[in-house]
Amino acid sequence: MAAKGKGEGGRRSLNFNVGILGHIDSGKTSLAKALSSVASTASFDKNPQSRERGITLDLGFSSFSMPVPAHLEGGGYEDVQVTLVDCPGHASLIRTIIGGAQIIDFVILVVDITKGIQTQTAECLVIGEITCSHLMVVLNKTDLTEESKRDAHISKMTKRISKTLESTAFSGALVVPVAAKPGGPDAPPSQTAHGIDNLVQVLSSKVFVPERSASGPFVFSVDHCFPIRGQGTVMTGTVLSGSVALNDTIEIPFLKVTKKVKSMQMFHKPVQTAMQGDRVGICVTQFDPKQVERCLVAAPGYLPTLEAGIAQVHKVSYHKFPCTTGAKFHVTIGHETVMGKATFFSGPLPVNREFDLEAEYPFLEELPDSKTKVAEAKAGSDKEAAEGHGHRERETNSEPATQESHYALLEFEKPVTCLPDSIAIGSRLDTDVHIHRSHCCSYT
Ligand SMILES: Nc1nc2c(ncn2[C@@H]2O[C@H](COP(=O)(O)OP(=O)(O)OP(=O)(O)O)[C@@H](O)[C@H]2O)c(=O)[nH]1
Repeated sequence: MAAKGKGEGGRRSLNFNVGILGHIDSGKTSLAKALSSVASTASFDKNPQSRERGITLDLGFSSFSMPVPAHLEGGGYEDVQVTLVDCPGHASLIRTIIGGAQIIDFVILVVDITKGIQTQTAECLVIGEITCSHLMVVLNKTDLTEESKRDAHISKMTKRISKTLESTAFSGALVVPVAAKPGGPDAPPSQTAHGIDNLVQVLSSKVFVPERSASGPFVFSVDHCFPIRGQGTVMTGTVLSGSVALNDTIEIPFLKVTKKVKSMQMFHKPVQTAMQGDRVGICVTQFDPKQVERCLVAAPGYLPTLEAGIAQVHKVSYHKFPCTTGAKFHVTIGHETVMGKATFFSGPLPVNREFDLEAEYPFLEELPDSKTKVAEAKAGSDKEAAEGHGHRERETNSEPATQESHYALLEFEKPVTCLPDSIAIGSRLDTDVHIHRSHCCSYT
């Protein structure tokens, strides 16, 4: 079923989530600003901690709408509502990127033309490969190149980036030049961005109808929570699966609290329902917003809290360290990162992803290198996976199901509430000093 939200005056909008990734200072926030007309509550580095550190610490959300492109005409859509997710660029904030990336239909990878591909650009490519099938590169800060040689410079850098992309799942991706904030921070507000109209046109030609469904249990990823005087507490976030309507009862599993949905808004407009892929603010009453930062909210009783889980794993090609059984990793699932001990083993892909508890699976001292680039795998307890609880079907870059796959039994240091079948990344965040190396190690 197509993704249809209610737009202005009851019109149906096609919601399309675009993640903006890239190295620190490449111009992600400036690009989001240049692209957006309507800013939502969480947008543009409003977080005071983020302003202090001068980097985007939190996911910023903003949006703009554009006409339905020719290739989607006749699909019953009045407009396309593009939600921009401005993802942070700092490597140790991989958790936040994953939290945002799980809801992203399309990735814009921002590259500073004066710097080219940088460490975190490469990391963002890895994360893009794990979480999304569609990507384009935006070559930013073109104003910093000498005008007489600009075209040649853009063409040279485009070739270089395209060459890098050849060895990834994004071979052939478009590279679009812009100057999101010509003149940089000191430029007068009257200075407008360059190349944005062209970028919107290119993006428009790439928009597709994401596979989404209102069926299945409701799961909502909360990124901000704040009080509104006289109304209650608002949780803003993105619907990961199912749908929600006014007066529905929802649960905040880690607090074991249930609440009724009092009202809802999408980009400042009241709505009665929201479904998978929608960004929405949900208002509940008698709930202290300080209790919640990032979390998952769901239909009562749906989300499991796991002390251990089995995950199909692949070693990310950039990772140089061995992944040995018994090693501890920072395991990032949704918005949470917990320490987990891995025990690796191999075996055929289980039928319906249900492990045969009577069967013996070969133990692995060390996880072998993945023969493929980056591919998708699923996590969750085997039981939940076997029950096939529906969640968003994503287009992936996954390798075809092989006879022999690798798995990890992950024992968590503290219980994690997570979506069955969610993507996880195992990393060694303590290797920050080796920032030139990718932190990604294996993911499930
Ligand atoms: N000259 C020039 N400067 C730019 C352009 N785009 C962004 N900048 C400047 O580059 C710096 C970083 O821009 P941001 O938009 O904050 O970059 P970011 O990638 O969101 O940064 P983080 O959130 O820290 O990862 C700022 O000083 C911007 O003013 C551009 O097109 N031209």
